[in-house]
Amino acid sequence: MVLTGARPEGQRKRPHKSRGRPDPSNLKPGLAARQAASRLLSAVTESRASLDGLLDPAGGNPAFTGLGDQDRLLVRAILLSALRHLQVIDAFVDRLVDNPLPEGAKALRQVLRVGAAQILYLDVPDRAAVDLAVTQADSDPRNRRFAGLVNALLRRMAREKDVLLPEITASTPDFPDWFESRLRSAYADHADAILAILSEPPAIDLTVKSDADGWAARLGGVVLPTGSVRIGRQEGPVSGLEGFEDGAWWVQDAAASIPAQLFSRLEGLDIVDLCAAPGGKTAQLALAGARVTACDQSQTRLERLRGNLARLGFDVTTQLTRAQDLVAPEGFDGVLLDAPCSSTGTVRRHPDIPYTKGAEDIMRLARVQRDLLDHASGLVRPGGELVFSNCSLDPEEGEEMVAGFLTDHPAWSIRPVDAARWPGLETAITAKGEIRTHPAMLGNDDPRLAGLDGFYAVVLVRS
Ligand SMILES: C[S@@+](CC[C@H](N)C(=O)[O-])C[C@H]1O[C@@H](n2cnc3c(N)ncnc32)[C@H](O)[C@@H]1O
Repeated sequence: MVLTGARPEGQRKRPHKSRGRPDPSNLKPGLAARQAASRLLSAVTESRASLDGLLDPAGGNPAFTGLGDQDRLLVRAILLSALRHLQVIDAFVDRLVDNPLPEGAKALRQVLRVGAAQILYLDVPDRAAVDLAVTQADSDPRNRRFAGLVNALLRRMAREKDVLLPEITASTPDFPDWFESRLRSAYADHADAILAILSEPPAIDLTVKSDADGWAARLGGVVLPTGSVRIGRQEGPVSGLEGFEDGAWWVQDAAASIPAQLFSRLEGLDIVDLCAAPGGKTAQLALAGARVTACDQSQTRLERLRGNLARLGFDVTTQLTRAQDLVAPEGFDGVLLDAPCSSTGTVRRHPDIPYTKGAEDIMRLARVQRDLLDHASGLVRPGGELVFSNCSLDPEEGEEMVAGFLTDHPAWSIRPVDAARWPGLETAITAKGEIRTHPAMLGNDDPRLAGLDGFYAVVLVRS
């Protein structure tokens, strides 16, 4: 089939008076959101910009932050769907063209990805999705000559999706090569199950100050082995849920709640949280009665931590510093190093990661973590504990990096995690007594309630 489509019925070419950024309020409804989605998708897939940064209400991309609330929700939904299914979307587009899309036609690719995400995965009438995609192509000088192709291709996609989508999904890898091959080599037996669940939107887990059973009943959730309350997906923002304003709970993946729970004692002790923002683990440490010093190298993220801790009513000391620059001659009873990492354990929440990170980042970050761990070990008082954790699935940033630390620091050893403390999570405890969670754990027939972020955590002590 040769795709040279006409314009959709009734659609007339729009005049182009200005090449500056259009005022979103003058655009056809939904067009500004689609344009923003294409621009942000291009920033993620071509410039490796992090989606979190682009969507940040304070410092995010103006194409997004300048939109109204409804459009922002739409852009977020388009981007999450497009990134969760990017390989399938691209394969579907490529199936429908006789000749590959022109190499330089990157802007066209993004328009098609956004249209395909709406047609294949979102609850948008096909016709509206096609019409908007054509209008979008027509409004961009780079894409105007492809408006007919956009029309014909997306119409055909809408017509044939019921037959072709299952077939293309079955024959297309879910993720880029580097990501999938590292995952398969580390998790041979579980890799298929992990890859299958990574394309599913995640559940929402809450860490509650007290009365997990009561909060589970009030919010229609379940209590997990970590003590977290899992409430499944929500339509609106969680800030609208009971208990948010009162600071009764905070959002934290169940796996992320494990590291702070690994200290054998916290009440009345001096604990430093070295990479603390936005403060989920700091809050746990404070809740357990520790005197917490929360450090982070980012001023804006530390501000966010202060806001979060204020809502929760916790009083902690904060310090803007790089962890490796922290000097504390007295030391601390406990040190938590929740280190910066590739975050590959959080792909359900952050589907941009396979496109913004690469194998080279894993190696670079493993070196950063090792430097941080070397410094952190010097901050622990005799008899104290050092908990190291991160949300990477890659052993090079976890098990292997810590093994290297122990080889170079023979006075240090692993204090094995007590399996009896974690009923239901026994399979997450390694032979050496570390914690290794992955997204196929905590299975549930309902994928909306299944899974766990990938996390690595270990307790280190000096003999
Ligand atoms: C994985 S997040 C921490 C999440 C946090 N522990 C929590 O539970 O909410 C990593 C944090 O480390 C901070 N960070 C990265 N490198 C750092 C460094 N060298 N020193 C201090 N903070 C650092 C980042 O700004 C980021 O806020």
